[in-house]
Amino acid sequence: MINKQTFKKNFFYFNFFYDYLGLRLFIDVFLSIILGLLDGLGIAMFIPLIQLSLGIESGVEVNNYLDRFLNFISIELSLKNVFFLILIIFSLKGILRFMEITYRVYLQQFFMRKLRFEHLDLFNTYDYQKFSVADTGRIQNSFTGEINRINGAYKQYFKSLHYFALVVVYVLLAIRTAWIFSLLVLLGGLLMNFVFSYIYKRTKYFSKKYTQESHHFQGLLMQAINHFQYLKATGLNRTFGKRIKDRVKILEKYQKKLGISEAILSGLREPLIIIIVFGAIFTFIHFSERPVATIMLSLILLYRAITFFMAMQEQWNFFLGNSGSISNIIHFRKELKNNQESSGDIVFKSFDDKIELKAVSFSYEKKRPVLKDIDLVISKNEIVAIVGESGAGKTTLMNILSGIITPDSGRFIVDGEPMKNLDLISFRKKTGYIVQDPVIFNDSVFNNISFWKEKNNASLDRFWKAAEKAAIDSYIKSLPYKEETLLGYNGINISGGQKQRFSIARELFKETEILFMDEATSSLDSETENEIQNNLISLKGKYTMIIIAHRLSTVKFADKIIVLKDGRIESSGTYAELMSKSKEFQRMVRYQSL
Ligand SMILES: Nc1ncnc2c1ncn2[C@@H]1O[C@H](COP(=O)(O)OP(=O)(O)OP(=O)(O)O)[C@@H](O)[C@H]1O
Repeated sequence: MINKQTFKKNFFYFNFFYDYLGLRLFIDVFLSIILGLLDGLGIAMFIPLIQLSLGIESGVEVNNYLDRFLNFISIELSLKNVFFLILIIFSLKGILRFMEITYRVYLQQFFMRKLRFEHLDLFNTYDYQKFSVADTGRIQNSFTGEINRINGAYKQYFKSLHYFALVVVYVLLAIRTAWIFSLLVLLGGLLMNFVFSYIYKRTKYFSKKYTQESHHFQGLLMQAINHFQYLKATGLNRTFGKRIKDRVKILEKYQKKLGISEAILSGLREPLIIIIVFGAIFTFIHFSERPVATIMLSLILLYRAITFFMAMQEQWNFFLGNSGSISNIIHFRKELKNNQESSGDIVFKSFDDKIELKAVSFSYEKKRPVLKDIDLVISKNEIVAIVGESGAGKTTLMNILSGIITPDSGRFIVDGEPMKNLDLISFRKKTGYIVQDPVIFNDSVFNNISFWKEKNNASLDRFWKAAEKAAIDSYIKSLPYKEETLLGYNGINISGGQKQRFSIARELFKETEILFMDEATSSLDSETENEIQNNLISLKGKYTMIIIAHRLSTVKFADKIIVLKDGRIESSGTYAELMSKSKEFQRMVRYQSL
């Protein structure tokens, strides 16, 4: 039943597609209408064709129209001419159908590309702070499974629209030939919609549920992959696996319900249609004095209309089965748009002087400040180590310095320019970030370091220089396929120390000027630790390095050490200075818990 809300809802979907396709959408609908008209005309021509071939005088109106039309183009009404006219109409229809399908393929690609690119771009500028509390399962699912479902929804929506256009054309042609009979059938069709609207509602409801469950499922799956090593080693993978399986069962439940709705629709459709058509024929015979023969053409046209109506309903129900994805993606897009990071427009060409924090404070939650009144100066090519107990605010401070979170108050200035005025993309080109568990991509050594740069003499040269600076060159040379050797998923085949060196090499390849590094807390063997220390020492004076330090060996060679305690700078200075003035630092050194 088409009420106001249904209309608004349907218009809502139309709007969604219109946002991406604009007027192109109408071209598609227009082509469908023309196709319907041509098909209807072609079919209508069969009656005069049969009548002419049997030599029967026509009592059907269309024949008169045809007669007039042929007269108009000065062609005689003959079997041969009608036959050729039918041939021309259907050939034209064939050409148009080809154009329509090709155009639709183009539209679909255009739509999907626009949808994917738009969301990827929005995701790239998504605020880190908002991301850190977002549901990653939902993000992942929206980009993969849900986008595919939208692809399905798109096809089904347009097929429904196409069939709808055909239904309208056939119904109008049928009404033109026998209006009472056609209206009777239409009335029956409307009644049929009452039954179907209930099933549509169910389908939409289960579609939404299915989307929600897919988010949960993807979230769990991602965690099972990311924490594979831990889950396996602790045997918790079985319990975790059971949780995933439970989600699969719930997903299956909704899939089954969607399938049943489809089955009910398919099963009911034909018997209902037969009842309607027969009902209309009997009513017509009962109340009209005209012979049944006069409704024959109308019956053929209505039969076509009903066939397309059935196809439309089928596609519409499929569409509704996927419609949850459209609501989800609209919601997802809104969330991404509302949480974009803000960037200035002054291009950061190079780091020349110093980074300053003046009275900077920050809190994740209201009334629980994590950083309080931070004053800090980091000069070019200095090595600054941040130390402090767990939860003191070291990572938060580093995230502020690297520009991925913004202070609530105070000033953050780079080379005399407030950070908020700087263009973040150009700033990040000059900064490198080595996280505690360094990131390794499931690809070759070369691609891991060069980040998929085209391989040529210049990039290879740069690659080996970066590898040398990060002291990973001799290891690469010892690998079976050298720089083309594949590193496993998240570097599963290499040690923690090697991962870190690959990560450093990647940042150095980028021609970074400021290096942020969250030192690995996990114990490295003393040989690797020594090697990493030597690497860092060899970079001293060439790069500005800000390191969250967990090791004495690192802080010893730092130019400045910042001691954080409860979100404040307790003291700062060189190792020797702090040993004489900072109680907190002395305590940390005593317990070696940097
Ligand atoms: N996304 C977040 N939302 C809310 N609170 C957070 C968030 N991230 C960190 N915190 C809180 O902020 C405080 C400082 O955390 P931070 O990670 O900066 O400390 P840290 O010194 O780096 O600790 P660790 O050495 O354990 O990594 C902690 O109390 C932590 O619980």
